[in-house]
Amino acid sequence: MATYVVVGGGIAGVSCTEILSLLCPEDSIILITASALVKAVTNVRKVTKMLEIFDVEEKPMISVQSHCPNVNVIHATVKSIDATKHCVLTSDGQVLKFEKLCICSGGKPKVIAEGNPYVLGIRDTESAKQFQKKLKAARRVVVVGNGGIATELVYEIEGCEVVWAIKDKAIASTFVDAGAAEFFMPQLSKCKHKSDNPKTRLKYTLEQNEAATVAAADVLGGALGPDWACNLDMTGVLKVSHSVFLECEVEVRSVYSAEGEETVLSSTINPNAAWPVFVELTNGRVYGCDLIVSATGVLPSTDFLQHNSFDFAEDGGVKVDDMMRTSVPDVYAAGDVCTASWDIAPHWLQMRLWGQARQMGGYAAKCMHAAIKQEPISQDFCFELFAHATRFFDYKVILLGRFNAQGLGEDYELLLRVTKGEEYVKVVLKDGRMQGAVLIGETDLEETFENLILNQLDLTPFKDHMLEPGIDIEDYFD
Ligand SMILES: Cc1cc2nc3c(=O)[nH]c(=O)nc-3n(C[C@H](O)[C@H](O)[C@H](O)COP(=O)(O)OP(=O)(O)OC[C@H]3O[C@@H](n4cnc5c(N)ncnc54)[C@H](O)[C@@H]3O)c2cc1C
Ligand SMILES: NC(=O)C1=CN([C@@H]2O[C@H](COP(=O)(O)OP(=O)(O)OC[C@H]3O[C@@H](n4cnc5c(N)ncnc54)[C@H](OP(=O)(O)O)[C@@H]3O)[C@@H](O)[C@H]2O)C=CC1
Repeated sequence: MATYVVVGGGIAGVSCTEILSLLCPEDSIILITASALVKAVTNVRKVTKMLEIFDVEEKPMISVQSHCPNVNVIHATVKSIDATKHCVLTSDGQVLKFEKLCICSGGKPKVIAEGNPYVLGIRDTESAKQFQKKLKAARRVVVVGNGGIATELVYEIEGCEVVWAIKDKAIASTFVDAGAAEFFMPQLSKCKHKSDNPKTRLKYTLEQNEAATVAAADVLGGALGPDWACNLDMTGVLKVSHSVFLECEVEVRSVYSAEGEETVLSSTINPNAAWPVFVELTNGRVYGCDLIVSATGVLPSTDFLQHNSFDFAEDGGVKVDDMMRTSVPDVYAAGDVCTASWDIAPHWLQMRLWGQARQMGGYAAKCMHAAIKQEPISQDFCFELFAHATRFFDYKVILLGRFNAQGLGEDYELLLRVTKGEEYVKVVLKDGRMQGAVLIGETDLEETFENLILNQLDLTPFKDHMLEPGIDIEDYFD
């Protein structure tokens, strides 16, 4: 019997395994993963107390074993678990017993018109490669969704017309407000030059290591992460640089293959071009295209958890408490598969992101270890404040706390500072105290704002001048 079994070789599972190995070098740990490559975080740089940026690499399974000698990595798919008997059943017939189990099986894309061969979701290296291959021959792509993947794709795709269909009035709504969306808009029509964005190569690509990258047929590999889009050449067949047509406040009504009346764009494409597939939007417009990308969110991967008594949240995730425990004794969960179901701190919220998967995986390890040792443990400080750093439209983007006034109702105040093309700073205040912030561009404000959210200083006397150009905010609050 292993003391600990971890399911999933994404960032949550690998972080959990590595921390367990550090905490209990004498115990046996098994990591079971459906993909032969596991995710590793390298080159970690601390931006603030709560915010780190890092590179993500795919490494062979053996790399975990080489620096964690008490870990045995098994390349298999978990078919089911029997929580009462404390065992996991794999696709190749192994039955593995555990004292504590951590489920880190991630998620899969929630795809519209699933099963249609022209509709693609992007999750792992394999699906990104499939997309890249199809794009190479494409003249027009319809991108559906308004979150992280869509926002990155529409900026990166070149040599192909893009119709971007969003439910909202403004772009990138999962991450930013309408004001920030307005700030980004000029980038949508910007003609990019190749030298703006030199493509660097991923550590592992399908060409290099095809067999290893592909997970078992019915299970996806680890999710792609920061810089996935700028590491991938996304070029279609046309001689256009960047051509995005935005359709706001629409959803997809139907996807069909028979030839239909199509909406003509002011396009470089022959209007009589034959399209393999058509998308009808709820505003009545019909677009012919070569490919549809459904960038419409994540569904937690929980199929193998059925026939146990797990509590699931509305979004399909396994519910976990403040110690990352599921409702089933001795079974924990972390990363995209789980839904935080504790009484969350006022300035934290769950989003299915790398940083959170890594933090949850590491913290679940500490919780399992503390439970076995019967030691008390208090919740990790990282769950006090939401902090995310990313890049959209080639701008640095930092989101802190309740950055979009989530959960504050109407009872908040906004401070704004915008310099077109350069920076966008938004502060959310409630009762004079900072609740969240959006920082776009090289603002250098993240550390000060993080402190102001954490210490809840009353900013009423300063708020009228705080964002004035020329005021050194750091000095102000020293
Ligand atoms: C295209 C894309 C771009 C992204 N970009 C960013 C970004 O820029 N910044 C950011 O913060 N986040 C980004 N994310 C989100 C981030 O990648 C995820 O939140 C994070 O990787 C989730 O990690 P995880 O370990 O929970 O799950 P996953 O990475 O999905 O890993 C799950 C693992 O479990 C394995 N598995 C699943 N089922 C089984 C089973 N039954 N048996 C055995 N193994 C199983 C899988 O093979 C995989 O190895 C992006 C996501 C995508 C899809
Ligand atoms: N830079 C970053 O930080 C990145 C992060 N990611 C992460 O990867 C994961 C996957 O990304 P992604 O797929 O973009 O998911 P997101 O959750 O970011 O966004 C999904 C988007 O699709 C919309 N949507 C959902 N259902 C439909 C539908 N039927 N029709 C039209 N629109 C729909 C959602 O709207 P609504 O919310 O109204 O339902 C939302 O705008 C997410 O966890 C994301 O956070 C991905 C890429 C980059």
